[in-house]
Amino acid sequence: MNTMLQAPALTAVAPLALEAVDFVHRGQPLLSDVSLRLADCRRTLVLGPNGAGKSLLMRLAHGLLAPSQGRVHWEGAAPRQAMVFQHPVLLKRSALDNLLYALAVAGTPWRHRRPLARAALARFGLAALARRPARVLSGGEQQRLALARAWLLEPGMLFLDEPTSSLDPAAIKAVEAAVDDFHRRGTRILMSTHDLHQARRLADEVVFLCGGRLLEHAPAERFFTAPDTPEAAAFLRGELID
Ligand SMILES: Nc1ncnc2c1ncn2[C@@H]1O[C@H](COP(=O)(O)OP(=O)(O)OP(=O)(O)O)[C@@H](O)[C@H]1O
Repeated sequence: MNTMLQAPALTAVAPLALEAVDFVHRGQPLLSDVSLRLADCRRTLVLGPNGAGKSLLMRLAHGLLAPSQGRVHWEGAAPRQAMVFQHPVLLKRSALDNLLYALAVAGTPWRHRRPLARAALARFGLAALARRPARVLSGGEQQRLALARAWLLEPGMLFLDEPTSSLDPAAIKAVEAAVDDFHRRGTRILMSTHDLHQARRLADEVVFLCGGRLLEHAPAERFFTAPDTPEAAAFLRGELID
């Protein structure tokens, strides 16, 4: 029996550490001296005003960008990772074929691919859309397809960069349910959002960035009730900060 069909709990995922990370572009510091350790199977929500560096932090943590200074490393074996973006990057093929392709790239034996892809489509409420071209799916359906693709990879760590910012409430609910499913399966989550209500619903802990600096990394309850910095307090009050 292929274990992926049963969605087993993942084994413990090594901590991910960012140590004194700077990211400079054309002489301009965009992230400065960011140190962060992500451990256990927590849901970490990344918050901060526009341009704070949330997407950059996620891309550096996922390895899509290299730091200008400092280092990003796994304290142990690097797990499988997946990233879900605000606008899903999907192939010009059917929903089913997008998943089959991802499984092929992941090296899944061909005889397992179709049942796994079908099961993932069903899990994310897309069974009836299997043959539809992925790029004509609605925004919410595309995001569910991106999540189904990530689900198939059984990532130890999942990065989600503002995955719900252009979705309606029903689609947001589906994405949040999927995040819960990943979490229950043992996937560590790092997710950025602009939606404070969403952060309150999902976060075990919060990373707060402002002006390219990491100002807080705190348990969610403490961050939302008694933030340490005036910037975070102002952000939570809905004030405009740079
Ligand atoms: N590839 C890049 N090249 C140059 N500058 C970049 C690049 N990516 C991001 N920036 C700049 O870095 C800063 C942080 O960008 P980032 O996208 O990480 O912010 P953010 O917190 O995710 O913002 P938002 O909430 O608006 O999505 C911004 O000033 C942005 O213009």
